[in-house]
Amino acid sequence: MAETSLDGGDRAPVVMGGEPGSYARSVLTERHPALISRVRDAHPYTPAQRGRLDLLLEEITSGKVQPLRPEAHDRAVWESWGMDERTGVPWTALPFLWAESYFYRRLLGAVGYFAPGPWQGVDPFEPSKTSELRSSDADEEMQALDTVALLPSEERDRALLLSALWGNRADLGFALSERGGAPESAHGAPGQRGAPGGAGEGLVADESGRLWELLGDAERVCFVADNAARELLPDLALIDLLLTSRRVGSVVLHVKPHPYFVSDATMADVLAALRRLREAGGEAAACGGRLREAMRDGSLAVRAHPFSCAPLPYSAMPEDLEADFAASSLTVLKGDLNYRRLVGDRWWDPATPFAEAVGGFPSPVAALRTVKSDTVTGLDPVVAAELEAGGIGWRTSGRCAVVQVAG
Ligand SMILES: O=P(O)(O)OC[C@@]1(O)O[C@H](CO)[C@@H](O)[C@@H]1O
Repeated sequence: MAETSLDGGDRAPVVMGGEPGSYARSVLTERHPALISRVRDAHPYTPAQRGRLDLLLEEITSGKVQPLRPEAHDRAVWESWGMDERTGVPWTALPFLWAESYFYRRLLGAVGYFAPGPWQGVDPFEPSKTSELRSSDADEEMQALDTVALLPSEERDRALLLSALWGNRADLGFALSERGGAPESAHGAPGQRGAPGGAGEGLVADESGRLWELLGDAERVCFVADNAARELLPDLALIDLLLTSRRVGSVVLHVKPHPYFVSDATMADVLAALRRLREAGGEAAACGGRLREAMRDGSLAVRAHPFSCAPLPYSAMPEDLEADFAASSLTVLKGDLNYRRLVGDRWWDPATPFAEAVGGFPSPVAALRTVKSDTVTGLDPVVAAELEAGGIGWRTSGRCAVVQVAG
């Protein structure tokens, strides 16, 4: 399939990986090589593993995209996701979304994540996730739950929603880029510690009123998580709120079936975050205890669908995942990558209505996202013009965020 940035009809062009000077190109040609170097030192990998990482580095910087090995357990899946049509070309000739996703699959292959043996299932990003989970910032954010619990309910709800939203800045892959800088303590509403709040920053689209309306009588909510550790902790606190005070009947938490995009959360990360909450004492421990019971009684279910690591937009989701979302009163999607997949990772005019860009989703859908890549939709035209007037940096700085709802 010769990939072009134009995709028939009147939909905006797909973000490609090779635009000179583009964010996408910098991710493929700078962030990913830097990540390979970091992963190389993450664990005491063997010379064979380090050799495979070196070969991957050479391939992504100067070679052509190689297919998965014939014996790869998921080769057929990747063929169904377009692998054969996308090998044999430079990595920068691919759609940005496809190239990134395939890169992370190849990175896991290089360290033997899927191969039977001692390294099977060893997360190459675990050291950085664990360090973040054990950070003093995480301590402070969990202690803050004691204060939040004493707020009037409306203030409490908003504080937990914004903490989950800004928790999305704690993204280790993003931290690799000089644009993003190290993940600050970015939780909480603007004006709180670390949350951006300058001109052209902060919440640039806020449909949280509609979100609370939909949550008000939600029987079942699908919550599609993004990053582990300091994003997952406030996500879990928000889920606890939905199950207790907001009386949502059940929550299905979608995580990744394997490590992905450096920080993306897996089941192991959910368990680590629950342990961390329960060890923290105070309201955090009570929250962790309630969530543990919710998992035991089934009101909180955790799922890990293969499509969650697919290089494709949600419009291509398989029927079983579609049915899962369709059975929900609302689907909440966290983070930048989920947003990009929801709107097709296209060069939309930022003033394009969010629902138009989404095109259709099996349930009402809400996106909680800090803006870390070029795809943006649903902004007020005046806001969009003001942001654009300041240059393109706002699209990838992570200092703007949106809460948007379709359906
Ligand atoms: O989904 P997340 O964790 O919020 O962000 C994913 C991300 O870090 O990865 C991509 C670049 O590598 C961008 O889409 C974005 O910056």
